[in-house]
Amino acid sequence: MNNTVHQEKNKTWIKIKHMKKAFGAEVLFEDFNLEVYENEILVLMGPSGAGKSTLLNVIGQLEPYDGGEMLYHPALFEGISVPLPFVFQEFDTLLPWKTVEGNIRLVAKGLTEAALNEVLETVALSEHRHKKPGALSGGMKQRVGIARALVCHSKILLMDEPFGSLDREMRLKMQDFLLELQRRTGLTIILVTHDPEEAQRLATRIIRL
Ligand SMILES: Nc1ncnc2c1ncn2[C@@H]1O[C@H](COP(=O)(O)OP(=O)(O)OP(=O)(O)O)[C@@H](O)[C@H]1O
Repeated sequence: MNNTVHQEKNKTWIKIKHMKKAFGAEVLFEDFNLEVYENEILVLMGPSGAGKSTLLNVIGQLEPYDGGEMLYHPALFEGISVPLPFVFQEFDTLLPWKTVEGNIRLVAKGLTEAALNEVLETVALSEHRHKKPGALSGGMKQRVGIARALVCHSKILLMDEPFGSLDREMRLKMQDFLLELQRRTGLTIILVTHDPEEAQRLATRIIRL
């Protein structure tokens, strides 16, 4: 019932049907089905080794799968340079010799000054725009990562234990930031966490693996 309502309002960005994924003899997914909707925070939970990161990597096309199919809504790729960007726990994909601004510009050639200012404002990094990654906190680095996803006009953000290495205060701040960002942008977020409290605070839907 809920599902029907959801689908009428929002697009289905991804449909995973009868997916199989194995590493050698270790079968992680057999006949796995999942739909990912526009405008939701989908949280993946489950014990260590259940396959949460693997599922995220399959969705983000970092990992192949072995059977079934995965269908992407065509609009997911329209006018977009990076359709399925990742934010990891240790966000170390920033170039250390470039500033916050430089790291954001890297992924969006021709970004206007106005668009840059807007995204810096959105991720609360306006004051830190000239700092290099070495001078940023973990939460700030992750916000640069999120800014990069936003300037690429990505509709989905994939987050693997993004706040796991942050202290509790910063973690709560980043959760609030993410909730507010999601409400404002309608971005779909797929997030892996071990933390039930985090799942409860953030999730539109929780999938247990
Ligand atoms: N590249 C790989 N080659 C072989 N086995 C792998 C590979 N990646 C993951 N696995 C195995 O697949 C299983 C699931 O791993 P995955 O990292 O997806 O689990 P997880 O639920 O994210 O675990 P955790 O909560 O500990 O991060 C594990 O048994 C792991 O050893």
